[in-house]
Amino acid sequence: MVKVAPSVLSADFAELKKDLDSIKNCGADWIHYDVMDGHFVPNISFGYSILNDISQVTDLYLDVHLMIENPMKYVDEFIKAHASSITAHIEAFSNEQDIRAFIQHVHHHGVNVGLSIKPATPVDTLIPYLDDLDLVLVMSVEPGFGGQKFQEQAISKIEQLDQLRQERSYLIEVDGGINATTGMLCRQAGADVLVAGSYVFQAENRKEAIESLK
Ligand SMILES: O=C(CO)[C@H](O)[C@H](O)COP(=O)(O)O
Ligand SMILES: [Fe+2]
Repeated sequence: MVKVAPSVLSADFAELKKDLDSIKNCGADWIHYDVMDGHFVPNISFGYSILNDISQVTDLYLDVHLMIENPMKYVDEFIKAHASSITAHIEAFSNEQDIRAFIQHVHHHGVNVGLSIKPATPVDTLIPYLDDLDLVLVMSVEPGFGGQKFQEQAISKIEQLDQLRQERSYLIEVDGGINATTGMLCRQAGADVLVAGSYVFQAENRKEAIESLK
């Protein structure tokens, strides 16, 4: 069954513990943690110290999505803050050697590792790394903000990644504009993890919203 990863970007930060308990009780599988630096994306969210605090009060899998320049500079802080997986954008690296170093470093610390692609980045850019990844994150909106409209070209990317993994074992995760309708399209295309921010946190009934994604 598909996993649902509510994005805490859409939570009420003044009531974070309450919101974390609520999504867990409503059936969330993972917590999706969006890190934005105001450079790689035109928005600032939160860093590793809040992740560490969250890790003290939840046992849910902590799925870190780094939307930052120079992921290597901060990756150790997210490892120390108990990330379960760390996903960086392939567009944030300038060469293949740095991407391989990032993957190896995260694995060396026993943490799962992913690469993400923006809407304009083709799946082919990921092919050299697919054997070494635990997770591939397909952005179905331009990274930076919650509450945007799902971009349909994500579906063919998910299908392509599903075909490419015949003998591999990475999970396919999709992020941005997910609701019951777009979530179903992604599931049918082969997605394993659906990130949903506004759809879950703004729902009148979060349990029903999460169930509708599964
Ligand atoms: O990475 C992200 C934005 O860059 C968020 O994870 C994503 O936008 C989730 O929000 P929503 O479900 O409201 O689109
Ligand atoms: Fe995200």
